[in-house]
Amino acid sequence: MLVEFGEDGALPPLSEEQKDALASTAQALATRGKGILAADESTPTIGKRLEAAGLTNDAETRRRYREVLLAHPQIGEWLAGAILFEETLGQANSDGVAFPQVLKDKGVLTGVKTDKGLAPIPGSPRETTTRGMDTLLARSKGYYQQGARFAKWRATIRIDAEAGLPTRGAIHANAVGLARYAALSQAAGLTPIVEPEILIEGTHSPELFAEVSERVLGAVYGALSEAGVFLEGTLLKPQMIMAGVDAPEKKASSALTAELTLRTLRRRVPPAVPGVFFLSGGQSEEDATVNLDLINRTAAAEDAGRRYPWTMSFSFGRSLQASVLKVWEGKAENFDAAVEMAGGLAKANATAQLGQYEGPHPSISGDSSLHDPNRGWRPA
Ligand SMILES: O=P(O)(O)OC[C@H]1O[C@](O)(COP(=O)(O)O)[C@@H](O)[C@@H]1O
Repeated sequence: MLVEFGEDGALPPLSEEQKDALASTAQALATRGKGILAADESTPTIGKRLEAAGLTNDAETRRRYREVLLAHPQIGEWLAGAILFEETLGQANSDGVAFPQVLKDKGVLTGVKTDKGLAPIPGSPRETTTRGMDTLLARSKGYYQQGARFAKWRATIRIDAEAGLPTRGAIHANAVGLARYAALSQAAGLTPIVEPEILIEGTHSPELFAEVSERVLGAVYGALSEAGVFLEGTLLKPQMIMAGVDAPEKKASSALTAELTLRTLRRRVPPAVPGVFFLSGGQSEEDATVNLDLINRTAAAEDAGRRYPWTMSFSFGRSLQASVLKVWEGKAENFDAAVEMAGGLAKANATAQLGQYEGPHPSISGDSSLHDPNRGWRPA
C-alpha cells in the first residue's frame, strides 16, 4: 500500500515493509558486475541526437530506437536496470510487448526519469533548478503502476570560478530539491537515484571539480537527512572528477580521475547508500569505460570493502549509445548489428564495474562521444 499525504499535508513515515521494498530495489540495482542503461533522454535531448544522425524526432522513431537499445537477449547479464523516459514507459516493442515487460522478462528493473527538465534560477540565470515537483507524487504513483520501480531526477551545478559559480543559493536549492524528490519517490514506492550533475562545461581544474563536488555532496546528504530520506533505499548518480572540457590541461589522466573521484566519494557518501552510478557526462565511450575500470581497480587495491562500501558502477546515457546510433542509422537492415553494439557496450562496462576490463573497446571509435555543450538550461 502506497503512502498518502496526512491531513496536514505531510508525508507519514515509511513502514518497514515499504523500506524493505525500496532497499531491495536499491540492492538489486547495485548487483556487482552489472550497471544501469540511461535511455531516458527527454524529447528535445533525444531529438538532437536523432537529428544529428539524419533521423526525424517523432514518437515512432524514438520507439524504434529504444527498441534497439533494449532488445539484446542477454542484456540482463550486464544491466540491472534501465531508465526510460515517460513516453517509452507507455510504448511497446514491435511484437507489442510493453517496454517495462520486455525488461522484466530479461530480469532488468525499469526506472523512469521523473524530472521535467531545468529552469534558470531568477537572478542567476546560468544556474538552474529542476522542474516537476508539484506533480511528482501523483506522476510517480502512476509510473509505479506502469511497472517502474526506481526513479531518476537530474539537478545540474555549473562551475565558473570567475563568475562566482556555483553560488551557495544554487547548491542549497538543488540539494533541497533532490531531497524532496527522494522523499516523494519513496512515498510512491520508487527507489530514487539522486543525480547532482556537476557540468563538465568550463575551464576548471580537476582539483576545483573535486572541491565543488565535496560541497555539493555535503549539501545533498545534509538535505536528505533533513527530509528524513531512507538512505538504504536510494542511489547516487554523480559525475566522475575530471578537468572542465575547456580547461587548458584538457584531459585529466584516468589515474587522477580515479584518485579524486574515490577521495570525494569516501569523504561525502554515507556507507548506508548501496550504490554509486556514474553518469558519462560527454566522455568518449572508451574513456568512460577505462575510467570506471580504473576506479574499481584502484578501490580493490585499496581494500574496497573497508574504504568503499558501495557498488561503483555506470548509469551511462551517451557512452552506451553513441556507437549504437551510428550503426543503426534508423534502418531495419542494421537492427541486429546495432543490438549487438548495444550489448557489447553494456558488457564492456559491466566488466569495468568488476575492474576486469581488458579491451578492445566495442565502440566504433575511441572518440565516439555525444558531447553536448548545452546540457545546462535550454528553453523547453
Ligand atoms: O537533458 P535530459 O534530457 O534530461 O537528459 C539528461 C541525460 O543525462 C543523464 O542523466 C546522464 O547521461 P550521460 O551519461 O549521457 O551524461 C541521462 O540519464 C539523461 O538521459
